[in-house]
Amino acid sequence: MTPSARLAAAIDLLTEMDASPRRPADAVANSFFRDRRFIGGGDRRAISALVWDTLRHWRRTEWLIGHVGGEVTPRLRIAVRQILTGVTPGVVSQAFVEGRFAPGALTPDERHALESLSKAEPAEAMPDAVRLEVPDWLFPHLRTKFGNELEKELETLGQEATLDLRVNTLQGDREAARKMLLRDGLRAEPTPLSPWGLRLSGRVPVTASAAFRDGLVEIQDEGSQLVVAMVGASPEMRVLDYCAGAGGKTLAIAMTMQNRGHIVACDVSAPRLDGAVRRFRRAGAHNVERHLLTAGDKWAKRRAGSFDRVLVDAPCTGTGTWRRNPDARVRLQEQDLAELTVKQAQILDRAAALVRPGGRLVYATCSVLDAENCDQIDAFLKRHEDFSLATPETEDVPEQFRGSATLSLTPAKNGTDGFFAAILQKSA
Ligand SMILES: C[S@@+](CC[C@H](N)C(=O)[O-])C[C@H]1O[C@@H](n2cnc3c(N)ncnc32)[C@H](O)[C@@H]1O
Repeated sequence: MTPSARLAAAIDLLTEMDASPRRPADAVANSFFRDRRFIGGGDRRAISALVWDTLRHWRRTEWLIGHVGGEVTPRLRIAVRQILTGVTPGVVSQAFVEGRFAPGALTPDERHALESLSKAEPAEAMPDAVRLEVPDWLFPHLRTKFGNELEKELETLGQEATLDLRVNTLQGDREAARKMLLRDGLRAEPTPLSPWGLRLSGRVPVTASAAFRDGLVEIQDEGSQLVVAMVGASPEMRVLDYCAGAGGKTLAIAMTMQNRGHIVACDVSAPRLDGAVRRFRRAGAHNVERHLLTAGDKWAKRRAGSFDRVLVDAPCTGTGTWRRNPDARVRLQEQDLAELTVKQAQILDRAAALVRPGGRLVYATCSVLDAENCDQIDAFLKRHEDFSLATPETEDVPEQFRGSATLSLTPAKNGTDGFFAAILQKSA
């Protein structure tokens, strides 16, 4: 594709995203490229890079366009991003040409907006929430959470994430996985915190590698791996992954259990649980049973007090994953947080009933917000006097985290996604 054709496709994709504002950007992009199979891998990556760069600068671009009196459109968002990375208006307009696979020429208004932005520093100061790309309502929560680290944390949350893999020790060790990836031209280094992690440099097609196909590696952020370490599941246990989704953490739990004992992977979403089957098979995990939670289900009553470990990887705002999902910042509304905190408390209460006396409940989110993390745990402990905080029991948890019952990771501090986990022990 020519640069103009890539630009036109990026504008089309952004337009589709604009038309489905509640749908995650990667889901829109997947359907977009599925409908246009003629677009090859290199072009797809270039188009996605243009779009994701625009998503990462969403509020700033919008504010700047408004500042020079322009109309905010996908075309102008993309053009403005180019100006802000130092491309001159003349060069930008050369890519905006007429033609079947081209975006069409810039209008006089668009040209004017680009000229104004290329010349002047905005006189009026950009509000902090806009500059740091967070919704206005959320900004005070984040300021309270991060204090003096606010700028650093939000800037890091705005950058591209690393690509982390978890080595599936059911199939081989970390060195074997590293060598196998290298045979496919993928250079990976051990992650600093997780005992099973490998970190790849840059965006690389890891799913096409033999190590991935054979189930020796899984894509999983290092923070997510550490949550599994906090669960501390061992071979003889009965373990429940209460919000298992497509089984990312279930697979890692099966690995720490050396494929022995028994794991039940639950979720309220049948498509997500179905999606886990192929992954269990590829990883060679044989000790997992799936259970779809439905209203009025008697299953929970029958299994009350029977699990050694229960993981609640709760539905949450996902604020810790903004490096991967920059569009989520724009979609997140105050009402979502209010609804999620109610749901998290309900799920915790239901899951608590399934823990055996002396067993452990591990609560986790990929959020950085206190309302979903420590506040949720404080409230739980007030409702459940038979539970108390407990420290990790396994050496899979890195030494610096072993003395605490809670784990709180952020991209700036730890180089992982933002994650929270708390270990709650039921009295014997
Ligand atoms: C953060 S995701 C889980 C991700 C998964 N554990 C992983 O590592 O890939 C949260 C999951 O909670 C599920 N969920 C939502 N409401 C639930 C409920 N009331 N009970 C159990 N699971 C629920 C969602 O369907 C979603 O799959």
